[in-house]
Amino acid sequence: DRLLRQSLLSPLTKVPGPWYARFTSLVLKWNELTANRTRYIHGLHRRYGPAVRIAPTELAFASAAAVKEVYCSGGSGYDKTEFYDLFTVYGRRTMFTTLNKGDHAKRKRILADRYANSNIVRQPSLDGITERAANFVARCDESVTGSGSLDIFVYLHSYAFDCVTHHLFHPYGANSLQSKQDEEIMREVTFDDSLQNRLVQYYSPTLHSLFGTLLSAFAKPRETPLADEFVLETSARTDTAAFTVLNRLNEAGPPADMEPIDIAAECLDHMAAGIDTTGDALCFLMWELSQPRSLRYQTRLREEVLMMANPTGGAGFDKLAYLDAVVMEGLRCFPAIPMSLPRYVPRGGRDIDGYFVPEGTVVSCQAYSVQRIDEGVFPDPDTFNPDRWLDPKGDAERKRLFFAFANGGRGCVGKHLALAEMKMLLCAVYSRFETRPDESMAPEEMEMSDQLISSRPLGQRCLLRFLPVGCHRGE
Ligand code: HEM
Repeated sequence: DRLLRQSLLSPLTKVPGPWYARFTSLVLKWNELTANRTRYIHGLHRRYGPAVRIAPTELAFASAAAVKEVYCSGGSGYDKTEFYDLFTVYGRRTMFTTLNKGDHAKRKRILADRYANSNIVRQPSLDGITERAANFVARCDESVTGSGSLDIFVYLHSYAFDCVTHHLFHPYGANSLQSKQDEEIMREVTFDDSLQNRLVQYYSPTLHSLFGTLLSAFAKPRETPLADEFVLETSARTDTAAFTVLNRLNEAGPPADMEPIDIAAECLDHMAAGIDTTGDALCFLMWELSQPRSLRYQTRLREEVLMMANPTGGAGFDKLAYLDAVVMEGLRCFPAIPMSLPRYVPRGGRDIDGYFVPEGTVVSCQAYSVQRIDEGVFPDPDTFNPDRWLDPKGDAERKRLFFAFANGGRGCVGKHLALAEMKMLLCAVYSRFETRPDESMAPEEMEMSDQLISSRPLGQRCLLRFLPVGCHRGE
C-alpha cells in the first residue's frame, strides 16, 4: 500500500522518467554494480530532459538552476546522504564525510586557508609541484630511450600522489616517481577493486555483516594497509613546513576537538581525494590531446607554453589562456568525478527547477550530464574542443554549467592545488614532447569505468609515446 501510494500519489510522479523508476531502484542499482551509473543516468537525461526520476525516492537533475539550489542554497546546499558513510576512514568523519552543515563548517574553517590559491602559487608550495613535474618528465625521457612508451595511467597517479602528500606533509611527502617503495603505496590505492563489495555494504549492511567474509572471496573489500600506515606515521609529525595542511591541523590541535586519529583521518582523506582525481583527469586529457583529431590543439598549446621564457618556473602557467581552455575542456569532457553527488531535500520540501520535491527525497546532479546536456551552451557536446572556452560570448553560461569540482561550500577544497598540478605538468610535458597514443592501445581501454564516486579508464593503463620537440627554449 505504501509503495503504491508512493508510486502513484507522490508529487514525484510529475517528474519524467522510465516507468519502472516509480516502483523500484533495482535497475539503477544494477547499473551501479556494473560500473555504469553515470552513463545510465546520462541516457535518461537525454531521453527525458534535465529532471529525471531515477528511483522511487531519488531524482537526478542537470541544470544550472538545480546546481544552484541543491549545492549552493544557504552557502553549502543540502545535507549529504549516508552514501558518504562509505568513505569514513579510521572510523572517523572528515570534512568530506560530515553530513550536516554545522560539523562541516567547523572543519572547513580550520582547513580552507591552506588550499587558497594564494597559498598554492607561493614559492615553497609551488617548488614542490615543479620538482615533481620534472620527475615525471624524467620518466618520459627514459621512455624515449627505453621501451618507447610510458604508462601514464600509473605515473600520473604517482605524480598526483607525490604532489598531494607534498602539500599535506612536506618535507615528508611521498616520492613515488623515484622510489619503488612509495610506488607500491600509490599502486595499492590506484588499483583498488572494491566497488561491488562496498556497494553491498551500503545497500545491505546486514547482508554484508553476515556474508562479508564469503563476499570478499569474489568481491574484494577495500584494504589499503600501506597507505594507512604511511599516513598514520607521517601525520604524527609535528615539524612539517608552514604551508602544509598538517601544520595547520597541528596548530588547530585539541581545542578544535581533533585527536591524533582525526588528524590522520583528515590527511588520509585528502590524500585519497587528490590521487585518482588529478591522476585520471590528466590521463584522460593527455590521451585525448594525443589523438590525431586533437593534434592541432596540442600544437597550439605547445606554441603558447613555449612563448614563456621559463615554462616550468614560477606561476607563469596561471596566465596562459589556451592552457586554461585546454584544462577546462578536459575537465568538462572527462570530469574525474562524473557521478551524482547525493543530497537530502531539507525539511518542508523545496522547489527544484520547477518541481516541488518533498523532504527526504535524494537529489543529485552529475558533472558528466551538467556539462554536456545543454547544447545551446556547449554545442556538439561530446566533442573535445578547447577553443569553445575562448569565446567571450557565453562565458558566464559555460561557467555556470561547469561542475567538475562541484559547487558551493562543499565543492572541492583542493581545486586550486589540482589546477596548479595539471597546468604545471602540461607545461612541463608539452614544452618538450609531442605525444601520440601507443599502437597497442585499444580505444575501449580508455572508456569510463565508474567506481564509487569517481571514474577511471576501463583498462587501467594508458600507453603514450613521447616524441622530443627540437626547439625547446632555454636549453
Ligand atoms: C582534478 C582533480 C579533482 C577533481 C575533479 C575534484 C572534484 C571534487 C568534487 C566533485 C568534490 C565534491 C564531492 C562531493 O560533494 O561528494 C570534491 C571534494 C573534495 N575534494 Fe576534490 N577534486 C580534485 C582534486 C582534489 C585534490 C588535489 C584534493 C586535495 C586535497 C581534493 C580534496 C577534496 C576534499 C577534501 C573534498 C571535500 C570537500 C568538502 O566536503 O568540503 N580534491 N572534489
